[in-house]
Amino acid sequence: MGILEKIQQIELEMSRTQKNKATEYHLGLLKGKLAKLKRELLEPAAGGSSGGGQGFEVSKTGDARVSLIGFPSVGKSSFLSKITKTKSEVASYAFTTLTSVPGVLEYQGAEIQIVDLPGIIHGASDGKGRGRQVVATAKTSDLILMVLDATKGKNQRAILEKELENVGIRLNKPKPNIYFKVKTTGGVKLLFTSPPKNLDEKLITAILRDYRIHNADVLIRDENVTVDDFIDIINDSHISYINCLYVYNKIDAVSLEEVDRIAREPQTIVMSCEMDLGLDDVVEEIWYQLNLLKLYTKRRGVSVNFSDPMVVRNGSTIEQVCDSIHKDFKHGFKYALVWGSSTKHNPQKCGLGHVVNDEDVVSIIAK
Ligand SMILES: Nc1nc2c(ncn2[C@@H]2O[C@H](COP(=O)(O)OP(=O)(O)OP(=O)(O)O)[C@@H](O)[C@H]2O)c(=O)[nH]1
Ligand SMILES: [K+]
Ligand SMILES: [Mg+2]
Repeated sequence: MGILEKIQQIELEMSRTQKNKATEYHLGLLKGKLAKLKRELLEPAAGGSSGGGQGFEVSKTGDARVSLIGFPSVGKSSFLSKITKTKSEVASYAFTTLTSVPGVLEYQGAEIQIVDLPGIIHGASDGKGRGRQVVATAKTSDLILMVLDATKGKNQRAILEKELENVGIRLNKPKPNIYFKVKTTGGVKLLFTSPPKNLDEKLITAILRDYRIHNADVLIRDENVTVDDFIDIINDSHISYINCLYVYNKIDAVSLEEVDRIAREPQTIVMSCEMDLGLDDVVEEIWYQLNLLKLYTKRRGVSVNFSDPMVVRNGSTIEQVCDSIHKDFKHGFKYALVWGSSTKHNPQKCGLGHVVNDEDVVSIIAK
């Protein structure tokens, strides 16, 4: 009998068993068996590279992607089902969600893709469960929402951080301010604006030698960079710097004092999916953390379309606005007319380098 059949059999038996004091123990055992089987199912198949998961990866859609990362049964699927139209199965047993389930959150005119994922456990990054696929998905996101259970111990957060760290995700940390370029001649050249406190030429050269790099320019622009930062820069293509928002669910099940304590932690927000508490705040914070802004576009001779804003990253220039309309759009660009808080007068004639602000109106004039 295959694992899926065994799972089905146990689920059937559970649904046929009446819930009462007398069956509590039996149901408990079944739940345990079920969780074990589901974990086996998540385990990568021996020799196989896909981990037995079909269609795990979901294509990126919308303006940004947010991944839900957490231990089993913390309420990830409950959250997705609350804030999007997508229903992801919710149940009290671990590993209810076996694959990635995308939903769309519409907010401020933006379409934000929220990806519900299987729970991960200690060892996920080593290939435990479907952990590796889960963390790989997290790595492609613009924001990680770490969903934590307010009723569980403090170490859940550290364990998850470690798992993400293991696959090259750096949370709430800007890319180290180091310029690094491999060369073909000239040896290793270390330059800095002021001497780095934790690094010196000897160490840098030794590390680079291990990577068989004998010629490179290293420019350190921040005296506080660490060895880890430097190694991250050498391995740049494998490292992702992603913001993480820590969300504690199930606050209905802990004392007010405890809620108050948790809510004071940095980058942290509290909610209860069951009691519908704090969900609006979480959504607002997601928007804030994604650092997106809305623009309204205007075509010549046509009034502004306020019902369909365009969403771009904060700090975007007119050039990036053109690029997000179409990759060749800027080639026909003559100038832009911009109305809003980014300009001195309205409208202002702007070039490709102009940085837009939230709620600006932009009209692109073609050659
Ligand atoms: N008390 C309480 N229970 C909750 C809350 N949110 C979800 N739950 C319960 O927690 C259990 C797990 O919820 P799920 O949404 O399935 O959790 P999950 O993180 O998606 O779980 P997996 O997919 O198995 O990893 C269910 O029994 C939910 O009813 C909450 O705010 N408070
Ligand atoms: K669950
Ligand atoms: Mg789930």
